[in-house]
Amino acid sequence: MAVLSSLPLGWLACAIAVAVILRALYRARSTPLAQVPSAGLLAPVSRLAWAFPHEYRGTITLDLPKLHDRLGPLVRIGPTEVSYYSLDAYDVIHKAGSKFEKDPRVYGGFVQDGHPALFSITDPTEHAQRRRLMGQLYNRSKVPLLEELMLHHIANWTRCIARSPRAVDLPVSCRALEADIISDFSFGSTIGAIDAWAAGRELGMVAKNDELASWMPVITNLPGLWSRLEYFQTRLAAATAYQPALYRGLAEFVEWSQSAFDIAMKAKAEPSPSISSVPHLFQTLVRSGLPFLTALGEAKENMGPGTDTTSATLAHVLWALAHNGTFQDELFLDLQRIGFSTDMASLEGVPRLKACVKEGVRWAGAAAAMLPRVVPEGGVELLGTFLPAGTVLTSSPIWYLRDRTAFPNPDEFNPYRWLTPDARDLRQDALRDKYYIPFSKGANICIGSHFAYYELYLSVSQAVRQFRITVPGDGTPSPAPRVRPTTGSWQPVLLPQRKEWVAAVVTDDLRVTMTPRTSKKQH
Ligand code: HEM
Repeated sequence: MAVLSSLPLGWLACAIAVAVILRALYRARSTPLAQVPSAGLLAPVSRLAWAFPHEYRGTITLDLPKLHDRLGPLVRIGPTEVSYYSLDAYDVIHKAGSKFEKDPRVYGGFVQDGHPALFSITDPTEHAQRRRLMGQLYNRSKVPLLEELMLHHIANWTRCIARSPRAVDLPVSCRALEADIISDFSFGSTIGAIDAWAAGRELGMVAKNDELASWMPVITNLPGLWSRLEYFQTRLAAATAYQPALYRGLAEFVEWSQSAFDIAMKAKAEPSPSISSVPHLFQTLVRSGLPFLTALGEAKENMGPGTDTTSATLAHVLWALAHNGTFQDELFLDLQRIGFSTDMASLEGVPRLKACVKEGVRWAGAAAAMLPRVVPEGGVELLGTFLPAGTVLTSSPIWYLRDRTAFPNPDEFNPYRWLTPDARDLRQDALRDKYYIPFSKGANICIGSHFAYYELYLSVSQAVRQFRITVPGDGTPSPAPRVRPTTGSWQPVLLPQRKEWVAAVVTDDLRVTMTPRTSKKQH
């Protein structure tokens, strides 16, 4: 002790720092994971050194595929974390009944008010029970009942577009549409995002979603720092009435969901009521015996995965169509042939529409998250490497959607991947279908997939029915498509620039002109 106290403070700090580094280096090398190639020199030492900065910048899922190309199917990205790119490994980890549980460090960051919902529940038994309960609304046989609800909001959206003289900013307008559909479905009360967007503003609670997504790495990696920031901003708001936009957006959402909750609780007349006769998610879960606050958490948590994914996909599909007027007109005629039906089975039966939607889901790769799973007791032998219990394994489903063998020129939107050359039928392709896993697999496969497909069939078909969509200005699209047409008249369109957090966020300008078709053409 006497020796320690005689050392200058600076030396003591250095000695502690060296000891910490040596210990981290020793731990990094004395584990079976040492044989897995590292993403960077410091990746095995701390996840803050490699994974966190990439996550924070929204590039981790963009950078890792390049590293996998170079280093193989397993890449170490943290002291106990390994990224994998292998469909065989994905099948093992995500198969039904898998013992690889969700990583609570990451999924815990999504829990609303201490009430884990389907997405954030990590215990498999509790998850299976909740999933059964929710199936009554999301199953394929139930989703067609949402036709009235979805059409109501799509009609409001197309009406607002038709009235507006401005070019349509696709990501923003599509997000407004999806936010209204999902809020109505979740709470039985509409968030009012389309009306706000039509009035020239974006609701903070919707707009700030991307910003919150970019903060998720901080929330999950540095929860202490995040709660201090929250505490600081609460004090700041109390002292100065100033609230940063992000917190204002989040507070608006909490306030709105609380009022939707109150309305549901008291069963009073609603200010902007659901037009649907189908019970909404919150009500259904409460009627099925779920406590009010748990049901509220479920409805709130549904807003994220439900809104961002489908809205980004819709924006991408309309952007690709905007560069392909002839294809749009052909699709219009297909839809006219089925009397512009809004029935789910009829829409699924239109090959051009189905191809556009499936290609849009693939191309947009909207759910970019890495879906971390924990290696169970006893460890596991994966791709010839032993991985000890507790190792976190991550892989993003969107990587498989860009596999160059299954999807040649993966960055191009090309509906003919799914169509016969005459576009009269869908084309069979086993390899393509094997790699098409946008909704993941197994017990946690997206429960909203049928919901998303129906919403996309309806919104794309209604948009094409009512508008001719073009790129504004001199018609030069940005980014410029390749000159080489693929099949028929189709002009390939390149994937817009993006960042990838939990969801993909487009950074290019996707503005289009949506000109109402003449009534003569429609009938
Ligand atoms: C194109 C649209 C969509 C894509 C690409 C997508 C993708 C995904 C993926 C990959 C997962 C797995 C997450 C994991 O394992 O952690 C997932 C889960 C989930 N999604 Fe979606 N999703 C979409 C639309 C929707 C919609 C519209 C809803 C709600 C209406 C929704 C609600 C959920 C929920 C609640 C889960 C958690 C499921 C569970 O853990 O059992 N998603 N989604």
